[in-house]
Amino acid sequence: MWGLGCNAWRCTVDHLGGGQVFTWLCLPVQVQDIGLENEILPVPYSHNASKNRYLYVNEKLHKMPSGLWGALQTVSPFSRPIIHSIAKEILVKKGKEDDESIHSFVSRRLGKELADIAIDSLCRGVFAGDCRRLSVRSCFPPLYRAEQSRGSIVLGMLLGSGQDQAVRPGALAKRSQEESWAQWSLLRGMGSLPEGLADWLQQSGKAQLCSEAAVKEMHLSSSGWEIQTDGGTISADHVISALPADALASALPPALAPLSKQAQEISYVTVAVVNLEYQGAILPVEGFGHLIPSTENKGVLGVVYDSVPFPQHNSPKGVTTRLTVMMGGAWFQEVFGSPDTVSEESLLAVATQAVRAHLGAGYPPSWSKVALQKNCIPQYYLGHWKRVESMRRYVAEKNLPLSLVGSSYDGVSVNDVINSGRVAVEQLLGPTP
Ligand SMILES: Cc1cc2nc3c(=O)[nH]c(=O)nc-3n(C[C@H](O)[C@H](O)[C@H](O)COP(=O)(O)OP(=O)(O)OC[C@H]3O[C@@H](n4cnc5c(N)ncnc54)[C@H](O)[C@@H]3O)c2cc1C
Ligand SMILES: C=CC1=C(C)c2cc3[nH]c(cc4nc(cc5[nH]c(cc1n2)c(C)c5CCC(=O)O)C(CCC(=O)O)=C4C)c(C)c3C=C
Repeated sequence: MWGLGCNAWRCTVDHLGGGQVFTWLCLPVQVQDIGLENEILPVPYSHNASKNRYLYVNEKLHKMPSGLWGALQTVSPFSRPIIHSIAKEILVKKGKEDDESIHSFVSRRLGKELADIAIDSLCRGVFAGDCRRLSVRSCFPPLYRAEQSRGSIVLGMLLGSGQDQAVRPGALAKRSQEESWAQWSLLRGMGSLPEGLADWLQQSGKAQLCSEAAVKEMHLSSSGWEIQTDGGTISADHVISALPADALASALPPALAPLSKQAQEISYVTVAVVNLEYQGAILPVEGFGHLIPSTENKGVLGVVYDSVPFPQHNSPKGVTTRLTVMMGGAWFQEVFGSPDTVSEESLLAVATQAVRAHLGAGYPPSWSKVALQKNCIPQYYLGHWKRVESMRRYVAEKNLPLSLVGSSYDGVSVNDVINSGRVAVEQLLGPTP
């Protein structure tokens, strides 16, 4: 996934403006450890790419209200000031369910309009998913916790609602706080993170890397696991599996069928990622990009304006505008048909038409690239938390030498994934120095 050469990938520093999260601190530490700190491209909160958020609704771009002044005004496409919903939220009674869809949770607490437009779009821009099916408890734990502990999202944000465990910030994490980074990427694209990690591991002399060696089968042995891969058999006393859950399910032995069955139940969506480059400056607005609610256009999820937050990646040959159009997700099959038969030409045509309609590009792109990311983002549907808990309980009860990490379980962002690896290692070896 990192080999895309797509620079749209970036890491955000908070979720939903819900304050600093534990995982924020992890990635800068990791980047520093592998010697990439000089390649970081930070984007501060003051940058237009962090401040300006856009939605494409009713065939127009709308700047999302921001700050106190924005919250006090009626800003299109919303029919009343956001402050109304926020003020009323404090009085809404706590939900009784142990999980709820994100749409239902937000409709109940903040109103249907915000859920239909803002939250629908946000879930497409983070999970490429449908907020009517995604679980609030698993996708946005801080929101769920805020309601549970304070009875309100607003109070939870103001008073705190029980954070994940704290981690000591390293020098780079401290710098990111001092300099108010909202998001960041890397000079040679985010692909240099796994590449740097591989180099660092190899140079350490403590790890053996087997690449291009798909895991086929895993068998329990007296001393741990025998893992059959395309590149031969590996013995291990403990496996930290970062495979997508469905791939792990296929590799596990029949004796562990209850675990495979639950892993198999985690769904994924396919996203078409279309990178476009236009000659000249074509954007009518400055921001990170725009999102599109499913009621406006099911197939096109959003457009990232890569040139705005990361001009360092722009071509040195004259002014160009680089965009990434993301399409499909939970609506892929319905709009584009089977990912196995869809053509690159048709995806490119939909993407360029969207850029023409949404951003007014009057001429075709000078360069384009279409990548179909099959089953790339796990969908945490209702009850995901229970499934993951039950899988981990099974592993513990059977005393299996296995840790489950990666985007299938505890969060889909890069930061979440790094955090999950770190937690697994600390559970095995104790706190990292
Ligand atoms: C379109 C898109 C945009 C994104 N944008 C952002 C963003 O802006 N910010 C952000 O934080 N995150 C973003 N992400 C999410 C980010 O890419 C993921 O968090 C991250 O890649 C998950 O890492 P992972 O290692 O868990 O899984 P993956 O990166 O999916 O890696 C799983 C690996 O397992 C390999 N594999 C599968 N089966 C086998 C097998 N049998 N044997 C061996 N290997 C196998 C796969 O080839 C793959 O390399 C985006 C994702 C997508 C799809
Ligand atoms: C439209 C398709 C997009 C996909 C698919 C996508 C994947 C993805 N994004 C995150 C994390 C975040 N993305 C955020 C904002 C955002 N995402 C897209 C596009 C896609 N990202 C756009 C155009 C925007 C900008 C809109 C904006 O509000 O600025 C955010 C910020 C949310 C916020 O604070 O408002 C996060 C976080 C992940 C982890 C991910 C794939 C798993």
